[in-house]
Amino acid sequence: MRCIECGREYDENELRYRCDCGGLLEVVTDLERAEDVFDGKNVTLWKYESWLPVRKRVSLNEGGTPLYRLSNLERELGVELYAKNEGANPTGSFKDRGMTVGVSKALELGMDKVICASTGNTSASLAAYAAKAGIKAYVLVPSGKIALGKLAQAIIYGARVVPVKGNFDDALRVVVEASAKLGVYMLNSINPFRLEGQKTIALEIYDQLGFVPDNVVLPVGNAGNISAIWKGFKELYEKGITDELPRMIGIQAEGAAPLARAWKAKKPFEPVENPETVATAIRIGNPANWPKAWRAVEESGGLFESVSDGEILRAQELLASREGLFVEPASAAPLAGLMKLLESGELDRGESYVLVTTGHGLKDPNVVVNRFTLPKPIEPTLEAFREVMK
Ligand SMILES: Cc1ncc(COP(=O)(O)O)c(C=O)c1O
Ligand SMILES: N[C@@H](CCOP(=O)(O)O)C(=O)O
Repeated sequence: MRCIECGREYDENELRYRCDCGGLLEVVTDLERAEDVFDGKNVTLWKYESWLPVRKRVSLNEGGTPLYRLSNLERELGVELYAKNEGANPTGSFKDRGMTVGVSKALELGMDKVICASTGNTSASLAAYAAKAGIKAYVLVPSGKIALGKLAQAIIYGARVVPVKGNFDDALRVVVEASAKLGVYMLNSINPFRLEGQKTIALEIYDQLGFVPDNVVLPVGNAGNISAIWKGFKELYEKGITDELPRMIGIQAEGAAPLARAWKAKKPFEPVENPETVATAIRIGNPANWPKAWRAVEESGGLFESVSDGEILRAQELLASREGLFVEPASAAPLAGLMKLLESGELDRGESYVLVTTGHGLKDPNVVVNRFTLPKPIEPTLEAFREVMK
């Protein structure tokens, strides 16, 4: 592991999440060992085992998610458009990529208890992989602010669900302290091994497309995923497999947009005190990985943008009604952001875009059913239905 701030290196089996200087750590990949397996066939996360830093394998068959061409929206927007549908993972979000590697690492380190703070998906995923590994999971969630489907997942997979009076950022503070003092292995995205699993999104996009897209657009919450995907593309480049890199475009919700705010105002990063958005997955005011995310965007020549809750919900409806793709609100933020940036001219219509749709729509059914009212029931007759069809 290497510190992204001071460059100090640590052994991969040392139990630590940050450098002594306080900087975030990243795993240094042995690119000598990494194999060129990019033939577009049999895509699954563990196809890229030689790019990953673990030997054990706790797996639920994650990865290999579909890369859809969004042909209907493409016509409307005038761009080449794809969605990498991470909702197709075993627990319905990209977190499974991180957890298959992270929980495998926990076993390699001999840990029998794992912990995370979560807005929902991380807890669902950790709970499932801990169940598979036969170890105990503790998940701390902001009380009353987690989508129903995600809560149900964490409960049924057998995690100890601990509601916290406060938001995600408050819960994460407790988790960081607990991991330092109580002998539990932390599997939030500050853990660099978790991000190694998530970098496979980049490897799969390249494997499935056969080229590097001009832009990758994704939602940003705790800011781990954008950093991980960028690391994946950089490794492909450094290994000499690709000679292109994409621009990384990070989209936040207006009420929880510390990165987009600082980026646009060209000011230093400052946390948002009371984050609020309908996209509960990214209701995060103090993203732990912000320095990594900032670098990813800066190095790639990308940008951060924010979108309103209204824009997110409209984009969610568009993905479902035009493309048959039902995603949770956070996962619709990239389409909302892309539309906004094409409209303002900050992004070009002549380029290719991959939206990372990070979580399945069924995780948060209330957001949909609360927005739409069903018509009154009809009599069970053909006549009554004929009236409906008029
Ligand atoms: C569905 C979904 N999308 C996006 C994000 C944001 O990812 P990250 O925290 O890695 O920025 C999360 C969680 O944070 C999520 O659960
Ligand atoms: N949306 C996340 C927030 C936690 O992010 P992480 O990547 O640090 O685990 C969640 O699903 O809890």
